[in-house]
Amino acid sequence: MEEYFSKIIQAIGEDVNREGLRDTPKRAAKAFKFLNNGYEKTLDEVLNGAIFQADTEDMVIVKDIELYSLCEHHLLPFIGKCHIGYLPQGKVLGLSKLARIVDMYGRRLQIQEQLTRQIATAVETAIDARGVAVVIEAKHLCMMMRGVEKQNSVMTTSVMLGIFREEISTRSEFLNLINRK
Ligand SMILES: Nc1nc2c(ncn2[C@@H]2O[C@H](COP(=O)(O)OP(=O)(O)OP(=O)(O)O)[C@@H](O)[C@H]2O)c(=O)[nH]1
Ligand SMILES: [Zn+2]
Repeated sequence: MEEYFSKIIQAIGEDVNREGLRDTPKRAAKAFKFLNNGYEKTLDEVLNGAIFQADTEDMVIVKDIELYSLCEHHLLPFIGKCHIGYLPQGKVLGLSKLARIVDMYGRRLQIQEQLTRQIATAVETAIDARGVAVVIEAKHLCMMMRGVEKQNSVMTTSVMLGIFREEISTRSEFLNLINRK
């Protein structure tokens, strides 16, 4: 990957041998690998067994989980927040694991719609939840730094599974609690 970054830097007309750029291909490769390290993980590894029996069927919400991903069209970042809610039936997830699921799928080449669905499906599968709701609000640098150059548009995607899809009142409770109507 280092070699390829070196070629890209040359292709934009830069001198890869100048002092400031000498280690850049190596650094860029390391950074790019980190930003895509979600491919090296599986759901089981990420959850690490942190699934707990709990005698509850009430809604669990974790909101404002920071999200960083790369759009698969331009390899530019999209950045935002992810809100997750679920209705358990006897099993709950370790709190940090929701954020780890977001990172695992976020650190891959993505479109926001697919990322939202993958997170929802992972939570549903992990704890056999009665329902899962995921909302992502993000700004896409490919729309800000280039292309249409719109600085203030936010893309919102949502995936509602199970009871969140079937019952308007459950969906509304979730949307109210994350402050979106
Ligand atoms: N639906 C969706 N579209 C995305 C996402 N990230 C980037 N895009 C869009 O992917 C599209 C790619 O369009 P193309 O016309 O093939 O590429 P382009 O010429 O670079 O497009 P512009 O961005 O309009 O300049 C653009 O409309 C992007 O805004 C995403 O997460 N979801
Ligand atoms: Zn893009």
